[in-house]
Amino acid sequence: MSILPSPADPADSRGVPTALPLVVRTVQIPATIAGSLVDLLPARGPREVTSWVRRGDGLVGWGRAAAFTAAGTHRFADASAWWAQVSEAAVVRDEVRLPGTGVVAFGSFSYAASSPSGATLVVPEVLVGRRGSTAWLTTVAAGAQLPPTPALAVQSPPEAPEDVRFADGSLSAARWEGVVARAVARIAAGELDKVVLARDLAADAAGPVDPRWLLRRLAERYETTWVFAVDGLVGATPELLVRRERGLVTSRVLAGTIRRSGNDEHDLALAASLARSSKDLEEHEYAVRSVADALAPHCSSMNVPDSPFVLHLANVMHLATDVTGVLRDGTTSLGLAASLHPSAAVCGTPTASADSLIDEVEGMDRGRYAGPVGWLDATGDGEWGIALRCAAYDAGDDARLRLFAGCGIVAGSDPEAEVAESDAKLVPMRDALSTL
Ligand SMILES: C=C(O[C@@H]1C=C(C(=O)O)C=C[C@H]1O)C(=O)O
Repeated sequence: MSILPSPADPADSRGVPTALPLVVRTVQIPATIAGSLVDLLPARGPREVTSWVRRGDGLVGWGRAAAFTAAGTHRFADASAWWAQVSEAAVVRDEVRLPGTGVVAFGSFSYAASSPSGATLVVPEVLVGRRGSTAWLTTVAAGAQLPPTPALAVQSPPEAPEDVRFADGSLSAARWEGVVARAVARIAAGELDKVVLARDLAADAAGPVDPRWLLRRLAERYETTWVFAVDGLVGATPELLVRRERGLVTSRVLAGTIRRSGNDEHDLALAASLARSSKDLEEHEYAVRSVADALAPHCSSMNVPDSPFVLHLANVMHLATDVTGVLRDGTTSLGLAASLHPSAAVCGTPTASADSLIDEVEGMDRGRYAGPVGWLDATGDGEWGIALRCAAYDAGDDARLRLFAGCGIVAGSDPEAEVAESDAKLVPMRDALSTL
């Protein structure tokens, strides 16, 4: 566990900010400030840019007024404890008072407790938010006078990545297909019901990749997803692990996928076949149950629809269920995300057997892929997605990224079809990295 304070933020060795609390001011600004919030991001390195944007609403930020890193089994608890202290100590003037105003931290957590990627919470120096017709600007400084309010402007388009080459990641597609076949055999033998297996792809560009290029393209093409960037992890996830807003809890569960054909009429027929597919409905049911079971202890009442709807994205369609509940305790959105992780949408059923099979056969460290990514404010309200359809910048080289995709495997899964499905799930990031 360590803290990465801004230069003006001395911290003691346990990672607890000492003398200087964060000074925070939120003011209202015209909601027409930009077409898309990501257009406001200035040129910064991938770890200095933060985003959580959907259909034009959301939050973007830049700079690091304070940050915290943790690793291991206690990464969620350690990050929650740090945030409780930092947000309580902060001196805040908030003229807007909506979820996401005042002091806000963005976070990203590794899928596995054993991953060296660990977890980071970042409080940006500047944050711009929009919710319908209301927009706001938040500035943050560590213990000093607030800097002058920055001038906001739509930035000129970022440079496209140069000469991007893709290569196999930890396993080739052919070897990964073999891994899926082994998992299907283990399911057939009755060891477990479902496991989610993932693969990675390496992308190398001729120079540093501007994260704003990726964000702009993802926001343009995947408007029903949450387009995120936190600490060098960039993507467009369709899956909301949890939203906590004024006592109401929501989760969008996805599992069960079909590729789109590009022909609208044919896609409608495919959507109908997805909604009837017993293999996909079974896979989906495991995921919904894992979310409902994890939320139940925190909710006084819940609504879990009996059957899923079909969510249409530009590349694939998913079976989707929106689970809602009324929060009955004070658990923060981050606390809820911690109790939901890993859901059967990214791990499997039963969790322990699926987790150990992933460890045994997947052949890679997932890093922060498939872990919670999102934000929370001082009240504990916030939104956490599952980091899917994403790429992670290499720790020391902004021209290298790792792309990830995974698939739920059940008894009826066909390994070759799962490779094709994983390829379809790699499309958003592959396209975002291209210049076409
Ligand atoms: C694991 C991923 O996606 C998950 C798996 C799905 C499936 O197998 O049908 C669908 C949506 C996600 O819950 C991924 O995109 O990497």
